[in-house]
Amino acid sequence: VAALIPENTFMAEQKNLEKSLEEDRGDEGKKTKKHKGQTWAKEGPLDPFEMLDSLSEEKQQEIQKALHLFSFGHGPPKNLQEARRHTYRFWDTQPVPKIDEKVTSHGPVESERPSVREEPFSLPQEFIWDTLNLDNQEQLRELCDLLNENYTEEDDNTFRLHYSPQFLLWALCPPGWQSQWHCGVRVKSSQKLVGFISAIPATIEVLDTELKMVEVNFLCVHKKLRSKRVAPVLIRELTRRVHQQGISQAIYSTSAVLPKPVASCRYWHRSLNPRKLIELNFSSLTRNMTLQRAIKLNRLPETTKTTGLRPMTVQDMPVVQALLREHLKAFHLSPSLTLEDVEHWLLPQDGVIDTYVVESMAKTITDMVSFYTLPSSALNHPVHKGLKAACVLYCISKSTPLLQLMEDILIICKARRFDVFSALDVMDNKAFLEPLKFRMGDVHKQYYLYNWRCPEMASDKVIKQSVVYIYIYIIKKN
Ligand SMILES: CCCCCCCCCCCCCC(=O)SCCNC(=O)CCNC(=O)[C@H](O)C(C)(C)COP(=O)(O)OP(=O)(O)OC[C@H]1O[C@@H](n2cnc3c(N)ncnc32)[C@H](O)[C@@H]1OP(=O)(O)O
Repeated sequence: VAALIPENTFMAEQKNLEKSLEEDRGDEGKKTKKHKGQTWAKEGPLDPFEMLDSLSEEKQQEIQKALHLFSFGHGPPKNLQEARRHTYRFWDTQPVPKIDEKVTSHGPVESERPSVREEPFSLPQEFIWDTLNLDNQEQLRELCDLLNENYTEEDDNTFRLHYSPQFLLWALCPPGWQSQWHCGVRVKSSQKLVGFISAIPATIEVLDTELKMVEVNFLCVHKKLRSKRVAPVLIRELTRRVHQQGISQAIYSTSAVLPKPVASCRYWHRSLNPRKLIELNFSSLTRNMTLQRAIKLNRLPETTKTTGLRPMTVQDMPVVQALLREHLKAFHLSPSLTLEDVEHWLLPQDGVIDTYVVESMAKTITDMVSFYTLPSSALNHPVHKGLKAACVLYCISKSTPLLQLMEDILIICKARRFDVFSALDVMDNKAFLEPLKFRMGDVHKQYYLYNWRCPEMASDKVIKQSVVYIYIYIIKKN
C-alpha cells in the first residue's frame, strides 16, 4: 500500500476533511466555526481518487485486500465489550441512551421539538449534497453502482452485492417516500456519487405506542473516503431533513454496536446448494464432514406437501393485511402496515420479493411466507458467477404446521435456483431454524430507536425486518 500511495496523501486529505467536518460538528463538543476554504485534492500532491482509478483493477484489489488486513480493530465496535471501551465522539452527542444506561422507562429522549436549521450541513468545498431522483434511470444506476461496490462492511474482494434498480426502487420508494430523504454526496468536480443515506416513512408499534417515524438504511461511504467522519455528517443532514417534516424518531439496524440497542438478533443460513457454497468458500466443511455428507445432510424432498400453497395475488391483499395485523399484535417492536404498504412490500415482483400464501379448501388464506431476493457476484472465481440468496421477511402459520410450511418454502427456493436461504432469529423463527438445519451465523444485528427510550427486548419479541442485509459479510462468517 505504502508503495502505491504517495506518502501522506491520505493523511493530508484526512486532516483537511476532518478539520472541515469538525467545524460543522458544533455539538460534537466543539464550537461551530464558519467554513474556511479547503485545499482537498487540488493543492495536494494528487487526487487520491484519480490516482487509484488510474491503477489496474488487479492493483486496486491488492490495495483493498491490504487495507482489509490492516483494518482489523478499526471501525465501530462489534460487541458490547468493545463498545464499553469505545469513545463515541458522534453518538454521545445524539438523543440516544448511553451504552451502559439501564433503561427502565419509555418515551422520547428529547421531548422538545428541535429547532431545525434551514441550510444543509456544510461539506468540504470539493463535495456537494445531491438529492437523488430515483425516477431518473441514470441516477438510479449510479446508486446501484455505489452500493454494489461499497456497501459491504468487510471486503476482501471475493464477492460483490448485486442490487438491481428494481430492488432499490422497492426498498427506497414505499408509499409516502420523499425524495429529499434520498440524500447523496458527490465530488463537485467529477459529480461522482461517493456517499448516501436514506430514510423511508414507517409507522412502528413500540410496545403499546404507535409512532410515526422513519426507517434509516443504506448509509454508505465510498471505500476510499472511509474513517474521515463523513458518516456523522450524512446522519446529521438526514436528521435535519426528517425534522423538517416534523418527525423526531427513527428506527435502524446495523451489525455495529452503537448506543444503545433495543434488541439484538442473529442471522441463520440454510444451504440449498451446499456444493456451490463450499466451492465459493461461503460455507466450510467442519471436522468429520465431507462434501458428500454435507450434500446428503442438506437434501430436501423433491415435492412440497402443503395443499393450496401458491404465490400471493392482488386479491389476497386485504386478507394478508388482516393476517399480518393479527399476528403482529404479539410483538413489542413491529410495523403497522396499510393496504398500500402490503401491496408494495409483499406483492410478488420478479427477482425482488416473493410471497406465498396457503389457501384452504374453504377459500380462505390461512398462512403466508414472504422473502426477498438478494443476489451477489463472485469476483475472480473460475467456475461460479454469483450467488442467489433468499431472505425471509414474514412467516405466519395459523393452520399449516410451521415446519412443513417452511420446508415447502425451502423446496420452492431450491427449485427456483436459490443457493441459500437466510433468516434472523426474530419472531417465531427460532422454532424452525434448527429443525430445518439452518446454521447459525456469527454476526449479530442490532436494532435501534433514535430519540426513543425503551427497555431492551428479547429478539423473539421483534418483528421489524429490515430489507437490507449486509449479506456477503454475514454469510462468509458462517
Ligand atoms: C429523526 C430522524 C433521525 C434520522 C437518523 C437516525 C440515525 C441513523 C443512524 C444510521 C443508521 C444506518 C443504518 C445502516 O445503513 S447500517 C449499514 C451501514 N453501512 C455499511 O456498513 C456499508 C459499508 N460501510 C460504510 O459505508 C461505512 O463504514 C459507514 C458509512 C457505515 C461508516 O463510515 P466510516 O466507516 O467511514 O466512519 P466515519 O469516520 O465516517 O464515522 C465514524 C462514526 O460513525 C459511526 N458509525 C459507523 N458505522 C455506523 C453505522 N452503520 N451506523 C451508524 N453509525 C455508524 C461510528 O461509530 C463513528 O461514530 P462514533 O463512534 O465516533 O460516535
